[in-house]
Amino acid sequence: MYLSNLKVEADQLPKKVIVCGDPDRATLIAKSLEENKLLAQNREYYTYVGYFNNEYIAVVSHGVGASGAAVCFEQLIQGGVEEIIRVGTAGSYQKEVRPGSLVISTASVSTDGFSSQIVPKGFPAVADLSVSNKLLAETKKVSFPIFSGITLTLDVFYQGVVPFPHQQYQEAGVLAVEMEIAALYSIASIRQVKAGAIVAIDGYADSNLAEDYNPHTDQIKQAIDQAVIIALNALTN
Ligand SMILES: O=P(O)(O)O[C@H]1O[C@H](CO)[C@@H](O)[C@H]1O
Ligand SMILES: O=c1cc[nH]c(=O)[nH]1
Repeated sequence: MYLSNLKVEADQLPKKVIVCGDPDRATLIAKSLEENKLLAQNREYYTYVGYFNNEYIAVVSHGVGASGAAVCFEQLIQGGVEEIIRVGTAGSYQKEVRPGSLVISTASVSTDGFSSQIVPKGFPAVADLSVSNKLLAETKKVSFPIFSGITLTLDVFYQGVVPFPHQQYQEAGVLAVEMEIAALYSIASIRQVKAGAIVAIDGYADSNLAEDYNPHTDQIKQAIDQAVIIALNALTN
């Protein structure tokens, strides 16, 4: 089967995949794989394969936003992928979840338009328990500020004339906001595959805590590197 959005033949895909928004991050993650190679690229979707812990896996970029990312997730699943871990970045809603720390998303609030068009209102976007547990187990092996809990998936990065819903989700205890996890979890649930996510916090998203957005610092890079190690080991152990 030819996966035309990814430009990949399904039989070249492994069962387990790391996904991330940024194609450059996919390139970086792929450098940790033995015998890594770029299988294909189309639009924002870069597909690398290689071995980690002697297991054949893929690293695929999905771009920014739930709808575009969903095309990638659906194609991976059509290609036989059974487990997906997203390694992303997110903005913090909680003071103690500082820039440079990590969040394992056990569930995500689906405010994105995409999720509302594939599952009924109220359908929960939850991570697979076994994947979250594997991610949590890996965090025990490192000394790094790591939190786990609910994230929020939003379509908007820069506010329009409608105010951001940040404050109510902050009060509700949501840890961080990003743009694709709810789509991943909803698709994984209805297609019956496993999914989880770990995100590096690249700043405060809440307007009361907001700083200048700059995800390109050494501190954020270190957090992403740590998230990558945790995710690769969780996927292959
Ligand atoms: O760093 P990635 O994985 O792209 O994730 C986050 O960063 C992008 C916004 O800058 C959105 O895709 C958001 O979900
Ligand atoms: O969606 C995102 C991703 C990173 N940081 C944010 O504030 N929002």
